[in-house]
Parts: sequence; structure tokens; C-alpha cells
Amino acid sequence: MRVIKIGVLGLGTVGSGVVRLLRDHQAKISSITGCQLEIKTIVVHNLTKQRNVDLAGIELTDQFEKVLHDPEIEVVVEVMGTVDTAKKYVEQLLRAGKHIITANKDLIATYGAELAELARENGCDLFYEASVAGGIPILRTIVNSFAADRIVEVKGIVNGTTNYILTQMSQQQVSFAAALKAAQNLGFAEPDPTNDVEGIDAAYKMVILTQFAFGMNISMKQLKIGGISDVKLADIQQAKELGYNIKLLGIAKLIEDQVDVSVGPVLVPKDQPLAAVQNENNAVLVTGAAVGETMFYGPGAGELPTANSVLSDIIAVTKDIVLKTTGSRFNDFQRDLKQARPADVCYSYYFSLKVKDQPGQMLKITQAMSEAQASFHLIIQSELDDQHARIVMTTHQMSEAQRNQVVAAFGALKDVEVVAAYKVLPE
Ligand SMILES: NC(=O)C1=CN([C@@H]2O[C@H](COP(=O)(O)OP(=O)(O)OC[C@H]3O[C@@H](n4cnc5c(N)ncnc54)[C@H](OP(=O)(O)O)[C@@H]3O)[C@@H](O)[C@H]2O)C=CC1
Ligand SMILES: N[C@@H](CC=O)C(=O)O
Repeated sequence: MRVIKIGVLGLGTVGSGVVRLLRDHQAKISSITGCQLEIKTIVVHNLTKQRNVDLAGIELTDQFEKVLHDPEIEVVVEVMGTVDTAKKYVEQLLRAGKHIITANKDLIATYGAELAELARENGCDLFYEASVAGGIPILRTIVNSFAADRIVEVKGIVNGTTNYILTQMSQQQVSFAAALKAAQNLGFAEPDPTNDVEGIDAAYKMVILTQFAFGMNISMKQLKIGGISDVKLADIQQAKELGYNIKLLGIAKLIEDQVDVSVGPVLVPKDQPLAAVQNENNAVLVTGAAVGETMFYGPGAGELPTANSVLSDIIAVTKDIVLKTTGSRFNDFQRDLKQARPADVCYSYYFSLKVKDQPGQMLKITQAMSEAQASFHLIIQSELDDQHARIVMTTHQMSEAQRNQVVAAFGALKDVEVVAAYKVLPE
């Protein structure tokens, strides 16, 4: 039986899962691929760290060159994270003719197009199924199963850490800080959880999903990104009373032939399937012009679910090696980026305002709305403390341009603080 030797960069949450799963499912993988897959070398940062996985027969090193210069190693799995170091390593490995599998969305969202071209030039595969939605096989599904359809929208919960935090805050009234700590201990969070809580990790994934669904390369700077660090327990409760769960959603949709991509907290109606997605689970809704709405659900982070996606890439590379078909792109769909104008992007909104309790405040707020030709669906005023009231509104549909005008007008009012301005998904 042909033996394929693998190098791995990183032995943290995902790397350990890859080692474990490859050992446990060796027989099945061999029967599918006709090859024996063996991890030969793993590169880590700290050689003295205690490892919780069986490393018999595997060399552990802190020397990247041991993988780069080993002619026996044909496939390298990059699960160490970082952007600059990972890019440098992946480029060197591709130039050395090694096939790459990575779970690193930061790297792919930033340099994916460049690396895909380098891989093609060197006849190498570059796969990254685990980079979006952890254990959900969404990228290969879009490439294969939606190839003939025209995707009009991809939206979903693509960050496990923030969904875990929002679930814990909503159901157990756990504080933001305590829920984040638990997500870190469970291995869902990025080494720097700022990327999770500020929506950056979800935005990286939406860059990749936009490329797969619409063939357009959008950059992080061109995305509208919001996170959950400012989401207040009071708004989670208020939204619940109105029949919604607050979720951090990525939304990429076509408006005419132009794309709009955003990440931020959104009020999701309780009977919408995304509202029921809890803890570290992710869900991606793909709407095709032909097929209609489809939903893909599963664990979006964690050791074994993510490792399973990495293993599916390893198997895909192995089949390509055997068939001598390596070097084609993960996704061939390419067209020019066209972005929708704010005047053409319409949603309903939820506004939450902290207002100094004095006569005439409600009038000023409703005037600001009507100056933007925006109208509200319902408005609720409640007491916050001795001096402040909370005014919560849900609105009818308005354009993003109107929404920006309303938020600016509220912000300019004396003694009014805009606490939340979130999209509301339709029922
Ligand atoms: N955790 C998850 O659920 C998911 C993670 N991902 C992605 O997978 C990747 C890995 O994540 P995760 O396993 O959680 O990360 P961890 O922080 O748990 O592990 C990172 C590993 O990489 C090693 N490492 C870091 N920098 C270097 C370096 N310069 N040279 C050599 N080794 C290095 C570390 O070594 P040492 O052990 O010695 O410190 C560690 O073993 C990231 O890109 C992440 O975004 C994707 C989907 C889900
Ligand atoms: N930190 C990420 C890990 C997977 O991509 C998340 O929480 O989703």
C-alpha cells in the first residue's frame, strides 16, 4: 500500500484532534484512499509543553525546516494560526511542492487568492474546509452541490465562541466575561479572543464564503463588521420579550448583481431556524435561485469537529495525488467584485437608546426618524434609573443610508446615547 507522509504545523486544539482522528480512523481512511496516511513530523513552538495525545512514531520538533526539507513529506497541515509566519511557511512549502491543508481563516481571508495562485503554479493542492464553520462541510458543498445554481444569499452563525457567549448570557444570565472564559477553556476561542468577540473571525469566514458563493474577492476593509462586546443583557432580554434571539450573524447577499457583506448582532425571530442554534454550534443558510433555502448545521469549533474537516481535506489531497490531479483550485468561480450601495441595502432595525429623563425627548427621537423618512413599527419606553429612561424601537424596512442618518441624528441629540442599532431578520 502506498504510504503518504504528512507534516503538521501546530499541536494545539486542532492539531491534537488531527493526530487523534487519523490514528482512530486509520483503517477506514486506508480503505477509502488505498493509501496509508502517516504523520511523520509535528512542528510546535514549545517543546517542553505537556501533550495530551499519543505521539508514538511521530517526531516533535520546533524546527520548521525539518518539514520543509524532508522529501518524504508530501502533505503539510497548517494548524498553528498567525498570518505572517503561516504565510511565510505556506509559501515556502508550496514552492517545495508540498500540498497544504489549513484551518487558518485569517491567512486565507487575507492572502487566499495569492496562495491559490502559488499552489497552482507549483502543481499543489491548497484546501481549507476547516477554516469556515469548523465541523460543517460548507465550502466543498458550495463548490460541488451549488455549482449549477445561482446563490443569492449566504448567511449564518459562523463563530462558535460568540454564539456560545450569547447563548450563556441569554439562557443562564452568565456575565459576558465568565462566558468568554468558559469558551476559552473549551478551546473554541482564538488565541486572541478579540478576533472572536469583535466579529473579526466571523468576517474572515464571510470573506471566504463570499468568494465561494459569489466568486468575488472582498477584503476585510470592504466589510461592515460589528461584534458582541457591547451587547447588553438588557437588550438580550428585551429582544426575547419581543420574540427574538440576538445572534452574531454574517450576511452576504446579492442585490441585483452586487454583493453586500456584513457581520454584526442581529435580532432573529424565534421561529427562524438560526434562532435555535445554541452554544458553539454554527449554521449556514445558503439560498440558491433554483434550490431555495438550505441550512447546514453543526459544531463550528472544537477539537474533533474541526479535525474532521481537516481530515476530509487530507483525503481529498490523497485522492488527487493518487489520480495525479493535484494543482487545481479549491474554488474556480471568479468574477469582479461589485458592492451594493448603502441606499440599496434594506433591513428593519432595532434601536435601543439611553435617554435622560426629561420632557420632549420622545418628540426629538421621532422627529429624527421622520427626517430620515424612516418609520417605526413599535416603540417602548421604560425606566432605567432615577435620571434615565430606555427607549427601544423596532422599525419598518429602511435603507442602510437611512439607518446611518438616523443613528447620526440620535447621536447628535443632547442626552441621548445609542446603545444598540441592530438589524432585524424578517419573520
Ligand atoms: N480551535 C478551534 O475550534 C478552531 C480553530 N481553527 C483554526 O485552527 C488554527 C489552530 O487553532 P487552535 O488549534 O485552536 O490553536 P492553538 O492555540 O490551540 O494551537 C496552536 C498550535 O500552534 C503552535 N504554534 C503557534 N505558533 C507557532 C510557530 N510560530 N511555530 C510553530 N508552532 C507554532 C503552538 O505550539 P505550542 O503548543 O508549542 O504552543 C500550538 O501547538 C487557527 O488558525 C484557528 O483559527 C479553525 C477552526 C476551529
Ligand atoms: N474561534 C473560532 C474557532 C473556529 O473557527 C470560533 O469560535 O468559531
